[in-house]
Amino acid sequence: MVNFSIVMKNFRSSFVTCIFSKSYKEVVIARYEAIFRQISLKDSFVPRNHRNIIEMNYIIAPSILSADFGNLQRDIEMINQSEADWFHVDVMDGVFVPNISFGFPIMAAVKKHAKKTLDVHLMIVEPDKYIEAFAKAGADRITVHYEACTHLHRTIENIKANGCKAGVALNPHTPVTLLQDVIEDLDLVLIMSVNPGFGGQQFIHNTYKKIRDLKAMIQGRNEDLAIEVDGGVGLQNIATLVSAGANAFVAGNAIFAAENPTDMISKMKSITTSAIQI
Ligand SMILES: O=C(CO)[C@@H](O)[C@H](O)COP(=O)(O)O
Repeated sequence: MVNFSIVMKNFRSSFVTCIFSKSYKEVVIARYEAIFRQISLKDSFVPRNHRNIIEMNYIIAPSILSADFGNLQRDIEMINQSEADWFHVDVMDGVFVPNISFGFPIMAAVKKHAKKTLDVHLMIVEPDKYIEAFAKAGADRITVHYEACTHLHRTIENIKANGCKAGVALNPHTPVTLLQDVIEDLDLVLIMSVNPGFGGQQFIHNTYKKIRDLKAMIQGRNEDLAIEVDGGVGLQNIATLVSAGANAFVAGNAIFAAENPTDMISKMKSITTSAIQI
């Protein structure tokens, strides 16, 4: 049976998304794909495990790199009160990436006030040297870059031994196939959809293919893996990213440059929960 309230909800959501989106064509296509998928998912022939996907929780992780550091506590409280799920904390060393962000004093300030998961993204060389310190500073999840780790398996074990969930990030030029031999060991793969180093950059379209490749790779091997996308994520592409298979979304500029950041987080959350992936 077709559920018309779901169809209308999706139609309204598509319309709202279009208003706020520049590349609305991409969003409209994804939204209508989602509508038709949702109708068939409600049909009785759909296996139970597929229906469960509807209830999947998608993660919104505001990147505090884009916060106002002069009002950091205020921005942290905004995230605490919002529908966001994680704090995304970008640590840059000026060597692995051409920018320096912040280190332990800011981590400590975030930890002091944040009431949600701290998702720490290390854009640094030799991350092993600092994993224990970031875990002690309050990181719940630590993601290192594939390109920065000579002994990636050892680094993943190190993160877990320090009581954190382990993630690996891939730069835009790094194929997901390089994770074949560690994929079962990971809690998260972060697909960079911009070259790391700065907020507010243009989303790279090849990301969709990488997400689909990763989604195919984890079938039957590690289906609980979080597939996180980072860079240029916003209302204009989040539904398409869900359709491709992503389930965690980092957003800096889209949230902190919005007139109402709390409202922007709600919009992103509501698009993810109504755009279905299969
Ligand atoms: O890691 C990075 C940048 O290197 C990101 O987390 C950015 O902070 C995301 O910012 P927007 O592209 O969403 O503005």
